[in-house]
Amino acid sequence: MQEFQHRTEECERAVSFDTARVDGATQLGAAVFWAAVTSGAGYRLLAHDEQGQGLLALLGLQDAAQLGSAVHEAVGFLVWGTSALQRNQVPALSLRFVRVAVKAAAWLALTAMSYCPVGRLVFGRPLRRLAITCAQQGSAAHAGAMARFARAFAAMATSKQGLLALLNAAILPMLQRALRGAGTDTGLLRGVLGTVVTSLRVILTVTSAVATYTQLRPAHLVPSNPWEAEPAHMEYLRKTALATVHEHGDDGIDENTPAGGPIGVLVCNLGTTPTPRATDVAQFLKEFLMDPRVVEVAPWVWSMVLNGFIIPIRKYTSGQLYERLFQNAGTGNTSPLVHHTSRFTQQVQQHLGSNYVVEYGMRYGEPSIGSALAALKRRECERVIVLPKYPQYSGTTTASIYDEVFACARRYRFVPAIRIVPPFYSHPAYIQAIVATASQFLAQHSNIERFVISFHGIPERYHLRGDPYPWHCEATARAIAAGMCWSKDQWMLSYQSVFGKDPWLLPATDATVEELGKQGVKRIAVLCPGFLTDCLETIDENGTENANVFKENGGEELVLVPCLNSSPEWCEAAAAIIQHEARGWE
Ligand SMILES: C=CC1=C(C)c2cc3[nH]c(cc4nc(cc5[nH]c(cc1n2)c(C)c5CCC(=O)O)C(CCC(=O)O)=C4C)c(C)c3C=C
Ligand SMILES: [Fe+2]
Repeated sequence: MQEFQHRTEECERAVSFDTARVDGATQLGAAVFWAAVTSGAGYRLLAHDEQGQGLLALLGLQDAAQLGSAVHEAVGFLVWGTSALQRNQVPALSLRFVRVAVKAAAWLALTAMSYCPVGRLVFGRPLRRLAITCAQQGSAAHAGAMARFARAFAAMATSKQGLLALLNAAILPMLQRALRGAGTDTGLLRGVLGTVVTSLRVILTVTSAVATYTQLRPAHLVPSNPWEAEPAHMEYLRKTALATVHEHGDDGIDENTPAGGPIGVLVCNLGTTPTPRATDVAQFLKEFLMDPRVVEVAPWVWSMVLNGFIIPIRKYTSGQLYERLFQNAGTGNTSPLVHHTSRFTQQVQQHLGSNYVVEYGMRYGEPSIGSALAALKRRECERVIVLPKYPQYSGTTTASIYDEVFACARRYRFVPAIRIVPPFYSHPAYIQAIVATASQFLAQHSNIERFVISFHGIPERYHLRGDPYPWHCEATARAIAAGMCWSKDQWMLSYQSVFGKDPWLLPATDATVEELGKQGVKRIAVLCPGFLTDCLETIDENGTENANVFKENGGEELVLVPCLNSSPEWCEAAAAIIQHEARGWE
């Protein structure tokens, strides 16, 4: 009997150790983490700027949905803190008062804001209404802060995590207390149950953190607040809306689409690093490679691999390549990608005339797609045509542009009508522009024996899961070869820029030029019709690296055909493609 009593006491000690340490430590860790990322100034610093690029975005978290967890964890931390203080003999009465008050408020809030529809009614809607009122009446900064706060609350009120938080914060601790208070004759059972309950609390805390971390990805971040006021355009909007009534009498019926400012054209390109500095390269690569459209690996695993291994090395290796590119591209020590995109935009604007406003935005880096859309909104464009600068569709590029455009559109109450130029991989205007510019260029280079048409690659499994990219590339390559009158054995298609360990589309460009060199071919030309603007992957990878591979294997010269860039042929063709898309709007 004594032996049993002894074992029971030991068991109790173990359980209370578990409960105090494990529970306390998880609560503290989680509370510090959540409180840091969601509270006040820390929130603004870490959460997101206009482009959703703060630390939260990098970690893959969304602002509002985490507030529920934050409150729960912060309350848990307070409760844990007060009990820790209590152990250090701080006057018991005041502590008890603090604990009871904090708990009562927290339980009330959590209960009301969890699944319970009454909670949603009581808290969600009035708060949303309050935010709208504030947004209408208060200053812009005040309105923004209030709206963000209310949005967070509204999200919390409808969050599934509320229920789990309630279970973790209220019911399980109650069970723990009840178990601790039970009689000694049930010691063993109590020990087992206590351990189960404690483990459940630890699991709930950890899984809630992991779930919020993995479910929400940076691309799905809601940028800025959706209640932002746009009063500057009100008078203009009223006039244009009523114009049809003035023109057609009181019924206001107009069979044509009413005019809505100039037509906006949003030219979207991939983006690049602003300078070859390692910090800038790292930031660009992080934003690019954390896009779930580009790398399809669970973000929490991928962010560890990317930040732990890839970026620390690649920011220097790619930095050196960018250094060489910026110096050699002949674009005034800046990125050729930005230089040519900007010139292309100006030229297309000139072709389209004053009924259009043309702006460009980068999917990653600056100027962003969000800033370009904002510029079109400021010019009162109620209709916008999006031109992704990718002739061949790929989920990794084209769809990522779609994601970003619509994510940015969420900022506005009055979202313009949006049309998207479909993939134009075999559009006659695009093919003819390539054939014309390539013919002019190749006329200066005689005795070319083979033509390599090189596209950026993608992992093979993306294609096997439905990405049509290689079919589009093949169609483009065939159309160009036909336009250039190349015979079947004169040209070949290949894919470049392999990244990572997965198998990518084949044949690879570097292996192709190596093989051509070994076969005794002396002069080849490389065309990159998938890249509309010259960049690292064309000028450096083909013009320098693959040229060296070719020469090292017996070749004499690799001639790199420049991309369409801002050539007159291409700007005219692009303007025609855009105008075709604007049918019925002009
Ligand atoms: C998984 C990785 C990548 C996929 C998928 C991918 C697809 C893809 N990319 C382009 C166009 C460009 N990519 C550029 C650079 C670049 N691409 C990747 C990785 C993937 N691309 C990396 C890591 C880089 C950075 C450069 C480096 O460190 O090697 C660029 C050039 C940008 C520049 O700064 O000059 C372009 C353009 C397409 C069209 C595409 C899928 C069809
Ligand atoms: Fe790429």
